Amino acid sequence: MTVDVQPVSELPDPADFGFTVVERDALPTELLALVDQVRTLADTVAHTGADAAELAAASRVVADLSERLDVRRRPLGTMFSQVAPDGRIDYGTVANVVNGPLNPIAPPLELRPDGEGLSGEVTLVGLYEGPPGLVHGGWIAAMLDQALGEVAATAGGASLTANLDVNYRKPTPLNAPLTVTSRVTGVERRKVLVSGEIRHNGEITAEGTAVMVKIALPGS
Ligand SMILES: CCCCCCCC/C=C\CCCCCCCC(=O)SCCNC(=O)CCNC(=O)[C@H](O)C(C)(C)COP(=O)(O)OP(=O)(O)OC[C@H]1O[C@@H](n2cnc3c(N)ncnc32)[C@H](O)[C@@H]1OP(=O)(O)O
Repeated sequence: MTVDVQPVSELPDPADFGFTVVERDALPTELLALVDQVRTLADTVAHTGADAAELAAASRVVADLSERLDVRRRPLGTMFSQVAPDGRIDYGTVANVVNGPLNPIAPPLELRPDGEGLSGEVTLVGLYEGPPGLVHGGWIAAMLDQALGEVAATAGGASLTANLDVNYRKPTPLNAPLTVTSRVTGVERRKVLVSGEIRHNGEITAEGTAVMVKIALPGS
């Protein structure tokens, strides 16, 4: 069931609550390209069969790079803002582990309004392996948590997951396109009730429901 929830007209600007906020369009293209390269590197390292000398040389190069790049760190909680398709300003954290544009570990799962709620496509490479050839159940839960949390934000502003209930219906394959959907099913006082699914080839592999609880922001 989907309820007709009026989206909040504007989310509060995290900058008003002391967070660092950068415009998504202002993120350097060189940094976004580096994030992509590191994501590819992580998958390559997890599966490489290179010989010992090659591995030792690569390890030195990577250690050197980590040292060179460890300057002017952005504070934890740095957020990005972007204009959503409906004209509202959306926020997210740049290092969110599921969709953060600057997190090389993020698959990334990008969700957009689909009329009912949110939906997005994602393919998980072998970095997210649990059982052989299959997506780790914790990552399935993480993707659902993200999709449910983001859609709750459209109804209630800032909220945290109080309860997440996941049913794993079929194995979720790696290296295969997945569709993630979520919607708001109810709002009761501070609780935003949400549900969502992950599908492969149109079939549900996992589904979840959650209770998201709206939180008071510091100073609000
Ligand atoms: C700065 C500005 C930013 C603005 C913009 C934001 C944009 C956002 C954009 C994008 C979204 C990002 C998406 C992220 C997605 C990932 C989400 C996560 O991973 S969240 C991390 C994991 N979750 C936690 O760490 C919570 C830890 N728990 C708590 O902090 C508390 O327990 C909390 C806040 C959830 C509730 O505590 P209480 O003290 O405030 O509230 P009480 O009074 O206990 O409950 C309020 C209502 O909720 C129900 N409730 C509480 N816990 C429940 C539970 N476990 N199950 C069911 N209902 C529960 C209660 O029964 C009550 O309901 P009744 O109104 O009385 O009907």
